[in-house]
Amino acid sequence: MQAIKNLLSPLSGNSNPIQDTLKLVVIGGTVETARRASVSAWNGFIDSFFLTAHFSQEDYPYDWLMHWLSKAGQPAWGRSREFDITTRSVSRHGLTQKTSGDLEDENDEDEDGGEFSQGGGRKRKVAIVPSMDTTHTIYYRGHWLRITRTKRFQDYGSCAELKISVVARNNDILKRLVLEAKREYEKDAEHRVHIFMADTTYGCWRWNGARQKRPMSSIVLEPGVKDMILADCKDFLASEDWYAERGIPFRRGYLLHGVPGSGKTSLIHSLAGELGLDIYVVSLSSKGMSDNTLTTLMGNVPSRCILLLEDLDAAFTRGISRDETSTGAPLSSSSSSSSSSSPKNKDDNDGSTLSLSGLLNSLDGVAAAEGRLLFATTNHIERLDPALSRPGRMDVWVNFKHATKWQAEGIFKCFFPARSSSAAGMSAPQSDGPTGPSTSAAGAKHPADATSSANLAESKRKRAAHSIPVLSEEEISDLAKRFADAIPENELSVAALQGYLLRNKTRPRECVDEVAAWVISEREMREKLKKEKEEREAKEKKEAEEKAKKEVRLRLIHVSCIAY
Ligand SMILES: Nc1ncnc2c1ncn2[C@@H]1O[C@H](COP(=O)(O)OP(=O)(O)OP(=O)(O)O)[C@@H](O)[C@H]1O
Repeated sequence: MQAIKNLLSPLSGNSNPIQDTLKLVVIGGTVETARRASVSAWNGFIDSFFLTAHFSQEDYPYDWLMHWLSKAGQPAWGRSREFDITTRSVSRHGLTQKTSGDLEDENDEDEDGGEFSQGGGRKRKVAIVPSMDTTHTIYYRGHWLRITRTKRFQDYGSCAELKISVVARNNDILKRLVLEAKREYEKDAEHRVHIFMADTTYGCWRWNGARQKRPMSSIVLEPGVKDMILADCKDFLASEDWYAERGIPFRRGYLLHGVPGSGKTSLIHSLAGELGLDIYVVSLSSKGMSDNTLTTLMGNVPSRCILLLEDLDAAFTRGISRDETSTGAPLSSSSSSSSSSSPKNKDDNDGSTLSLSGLLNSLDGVAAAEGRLLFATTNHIERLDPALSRPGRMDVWVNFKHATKWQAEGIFKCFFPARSSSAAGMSAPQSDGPTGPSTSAAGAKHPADATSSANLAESKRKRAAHSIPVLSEEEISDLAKRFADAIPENELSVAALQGYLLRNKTRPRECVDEVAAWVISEREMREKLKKEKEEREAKEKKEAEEKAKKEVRLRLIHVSCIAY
């Protein structure tokens, strides 16, 4: 009691200064502690009225809500004192929205010579999202929501988390919010194909990007091929009961084999868009791939999706898998060049422990997802072990060859649409390349994006559009025929034709006039490359032989030394 009395006694001028300082420290500390305790008690009291939901970045609802916040929550950001502005995707599905704040940059298309769109403008959409570790309050359907985005640290890196609190009697309002965000998200995701890649380190799938859907019409294959595959996929997806009644595993496999650059991958992406499925890509030759990892990955593939096994021959070759001493382990990707025709060496193994039986088990085993469409691509079907490609695993085989005259004509028409279909046609040509006309498709798809104030972008857009001559249907047909006549049957890849057309995308007439000369130059270049490759291989063989002879000589010397 005396101590408190001393403490509270006024600091007089004749008291000890050390004592006074100590008194001040103790009083200050007590007041601050009391303040903190009351604040935390008050927060606890307030929090007891709040319902709180947590959303981890690892799960879909986080994406839905971030997408919804970047879009629907926009008016609230107008009042917020702290937020993040980003041009990056706000979700794993790459859906960055144009916000109501009209934050869209169209005037920098020439700065880095990047993408070119029909309109000449490159759109950079901007989103406003909650900044980290700050609590934002937004109004939603008669309730105030408190939103906090934080970062959580885990064993394998950091992971963002969204916390949403609301004062309500039950969690109906949160359910409603999540459902609305999901609906919005799915509506905006409609035009995209999402790609997930296998992460062999953690045995999980990582979102790798969302691509604009590629129309089936932009894939030029021999008549009937596309329709056959599409009809088969649709029929399969609609036959779950049929499979169940007969006890057949509800899976279907497609083996797309043939020359490089013939449209195998493009067709799969296009099919995914048409069927509304995501693509899960596994490269069996990836470093660290093992039987267990693959089984885990297969077990985590959703029921309706496309599972893509790329370059199947790079992982298993007949020569290796049939070898008694082989584990069937995949070979290093460096040795999997499609141009290489020599059988692969087990020494090239990159440390993966995947076996052929492991792969077969993961494709057929109980953990393997039902309802998935398995697509496998290879440039060397002859190298596959028959066990991999047998019916039940690969039910439909499609051979992709070099371009026929029919395909040459078709791809020309895709690039140069005729006058009557010019509006829609500008979006027809598609390319996976960054400078391809696919960006022009995007430009043509959103004419309404151009505002009246964006005169600069508009004039550039018109100039770019005008530089592509729009010809009559008859002239295009005639040019396409002449183009096809100059293309040798089954010699050049469709990708090569696409490359030539891309270089001439504004010169349809000159493109046809010069195509014969281009074919000759292509042949010469291929001859040169072939010769260089042969010389390189011969040199490598000679060096290897000399090295082997040297080793034998050294060994002989060693043996004779021991004998002496
Ligand atoms: N049949 C085709 N129709 C339309 N475009 C094609 C066709 N074949 C190839 N292309 C174009 O060529 C490029 C390469 O095609 P893609 O990657 O689909 O070939 P691929 O057969 O999968 O090649 P690889 O075996 O080397 O992986 C793409 O930009 C695609 O637009």
